Amino acid sequence: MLKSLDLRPFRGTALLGALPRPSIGTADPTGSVREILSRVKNEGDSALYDLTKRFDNVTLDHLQVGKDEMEAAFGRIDNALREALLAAKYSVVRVHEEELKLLAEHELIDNFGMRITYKTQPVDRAGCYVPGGVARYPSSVIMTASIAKVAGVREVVLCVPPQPDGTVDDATLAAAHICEVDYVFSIGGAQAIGAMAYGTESVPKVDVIVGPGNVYVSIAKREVSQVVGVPSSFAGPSEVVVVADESVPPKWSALDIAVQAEHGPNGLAWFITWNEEYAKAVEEELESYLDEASRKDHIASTLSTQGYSALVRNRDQAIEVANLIAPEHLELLYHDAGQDLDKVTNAGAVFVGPYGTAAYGDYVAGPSHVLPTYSTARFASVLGVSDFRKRMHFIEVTRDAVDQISWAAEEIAGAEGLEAHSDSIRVRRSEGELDEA
Ligand SMILES: NC(=O)c1ccc[n+]([C@@H]2O[C@H](COP(=O)([O-])OP(=O)(O)OC[C@H]3O[C@@H](n4cnc5c(N)ncnc54)[C@H](O)[C@@H]3O)[C@@H](O)[C@H]2O)c1
Ligand SMILES: N[C@H](CO)Cc1c[nH]c[nH+]1
Ligand SMILES: [Zn+2]
Repeated sequence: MLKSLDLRPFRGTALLGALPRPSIGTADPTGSVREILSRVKNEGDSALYDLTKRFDNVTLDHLQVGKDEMEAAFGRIDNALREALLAAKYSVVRVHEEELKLLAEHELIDNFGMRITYKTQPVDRAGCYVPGGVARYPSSVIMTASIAKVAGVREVVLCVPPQPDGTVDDATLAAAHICEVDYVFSIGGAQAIGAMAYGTESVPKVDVIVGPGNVYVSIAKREVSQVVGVPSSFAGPSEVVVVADESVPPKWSALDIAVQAEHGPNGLAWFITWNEEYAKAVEEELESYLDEASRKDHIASTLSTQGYSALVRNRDQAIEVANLIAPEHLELLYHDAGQDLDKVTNAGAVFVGPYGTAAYGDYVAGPSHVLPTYSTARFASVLGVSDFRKRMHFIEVTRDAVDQISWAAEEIAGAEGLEAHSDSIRVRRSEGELDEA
C-alpha cells in the first residue's frame, strides 16, 4: 500500500536526492486552466453557465444564492451541527483577533528625525473559494470567511461548486450565514477563480482570492495573481507527514495517514519511523482500516501515487526528511516530541504529541486549515488576517531630518544624475524653516 523507502544510509545532499519529487498529478493542467480563465474574462456569466455544465455536469438557471437561503439553511441543519459550526467559528475568530492585535498601528522608529509609522488597512472585497468536488467543506467557509471579517474586509464573496441538482448544501450555506458572507455563488473550479478575479455581470470583482481547492483551482489562483492578491501558498491537495514510534498506538498513526489521504487525488501521505517493527504494525493497521473505509478509493488513490513509509536512523533524521518535504501538515506523535520543535523549519502546521491528529487543525484548533502544499511551506504560511490587509508606512519628515540627513540623499541623487530629486531636497535644506501655521 505505502511504498517503502530506506533512508538510513543517506546524509546531506544525498538524502535530498533519495526523496521522490513532489507531483501535482500526471498531466499539468495549466493550459486548460488558462483557456477557462480567458473564456470567463471575455464572456462573463455565459461562460460560467457553460463551464459549469461542462465540468460539474450541472445546468444552472441562476448563479447567486440569496441571503434568505443561507438563513433558511442555518435553520434547517441539525442542532448539533449548528452548535459545532458556531464553536469552530468562535475558536477561529478568537485566534485571529489575537493576530489582528499584532498588526496594530505602531511607530517603528525615529530615523534621523524622520518618524516612521506602520499601519495596515483591510482590502475592500475578498473572494473565498470553498471546495466541493469530492467532499463538502463547510469548515472551509469558517477557515476563510470568518478570518476575512475579523480582518475588517467590507464584503466577502464566496464561490462553491454546485451539487448535482444545482443547489449548495445546507451545511455550507449555514456556515456562510454564521460568517456573515455577503454573496454566495454556486460556481466551482477555475471558472470561479476567474469570475472573482475579473468580475462578471453577476460576480463582483474582488481584491484578494483565498481558499483551498484541487489542482485546477490552485493553478487558476496562481494564474490570476497578476490582477488580484493571492497568498503565495499553493493550498492544493492535502498532505501529511506522520512521524511516530512504538510510544504511539499503531492504529492512531495509521488513521492519521488516512485522514489527509481521504480528501482525494494528488495528495501526499508519508509515514516516518526509526522502528522497523513499528512500521510493519502501522502498515497492517492501515490495510485493515482500508478494508472497511467508506472513502477507500480516495485514500487508495493518494497512497498509490504519493504514499510512502520511510525508515530513518533516528528522530533527527526524521525531521530532516520532513523539512525537505515541507508538508502541509506535520505530525510529531512520539513521546517528548516537544523537545524537537526548534528543529522543524518547513511545514504548514505542526501537530505535537500523540493526541495531535491534524483533524483538530482541520476543524477546531483556531488557525486556518488553509495551508501551503506542494512544498510551498518552504516560503509560505497558513492563511491569516494579514492576507486580507495591506501594510502601509507613513514617513513624517521633520525640520530636524532636513538638517541631519539631506546631505546623503543629495549625494546619491547626484550620483544617479537625477537633478529634480536632489533639487527637491536642497531647496528644503537651503530655504530655511517655514513658520508653523
Ligand atoms: N491545502 C488546503 O488548505 C486544503 C484545505 C481543504 C481542502 N483541500 C484540498 O482541496 C481539494 C478539493 O478538491 P475537490 O476536487 O473536492 O473540489 P474543488 O472544489 O477544488 O474542485 C471541484 C471543481 O473542479 C473543477 N474540475 C473538475 N475536473 C476538471 C477538469 N478536468 N478540468 C477543469 N476543471 C475541473 C470543477 O469545476 C469542479 O467544480 C482537495 O484536494 C483537498 O485536499 C486543501
Ligand atoms: N485537511 C484539509 C486541509 O488540507 C482541510 C479540511 C477540511 N475538512 C477537512 N479537512
Ligand atoms: Zn482534512
